[in-house]
Amino acid sequence: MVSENTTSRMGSANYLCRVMKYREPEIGEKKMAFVPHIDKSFMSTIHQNNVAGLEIKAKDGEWFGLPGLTFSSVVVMAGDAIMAWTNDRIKSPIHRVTMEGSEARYTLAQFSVMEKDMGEDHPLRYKPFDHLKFLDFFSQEENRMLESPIHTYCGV
Ligand SMILES: O=C(O)CCC(=O)C(=O)O
Ligand SMILES: [Fe+2]
Repeated sequence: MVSENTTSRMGSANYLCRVMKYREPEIGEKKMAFVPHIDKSFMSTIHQNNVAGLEIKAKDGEWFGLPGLTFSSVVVMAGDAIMAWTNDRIKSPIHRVTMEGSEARYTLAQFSVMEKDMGEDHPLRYKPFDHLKFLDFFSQEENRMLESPIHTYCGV
């Protein structure tokens, strides 16, 4: 169910779009095309050609791929802001891109960013924060390697 609070905030979302080409690996190479990371968005949607590569780290530490994705598939992934906003009920997963095979991978990723702060009245694990300011924080060199930037930035 979408609450009134959620609907009223939808109008304050902004979107950043990124188009990526991952070149095909050399013969026999298994290539780390995008290092493990967590998205700093509210949510990310990823649309790809039919070349697999996106992998998610499960709770037990194992990596799993997403088989069977085609041009018409869209992956919807939680980012750090929705994790804070839902008080950890929705987790933002660690993910990466690894490639094998002989074809280039193309992706079109859209990241949503909330403009207003996300304070709520009940006990929170994150202090109210401004998503754009969190992105500024993460863009600073000294914060890029933090294990969990969202916790450092506004964790209680
Ligand atoms: O290209 C992909 O499949 C994933 C891209 C990604 O994780 C990102 O841009 O944050
Ligand atoms: Fe990502």
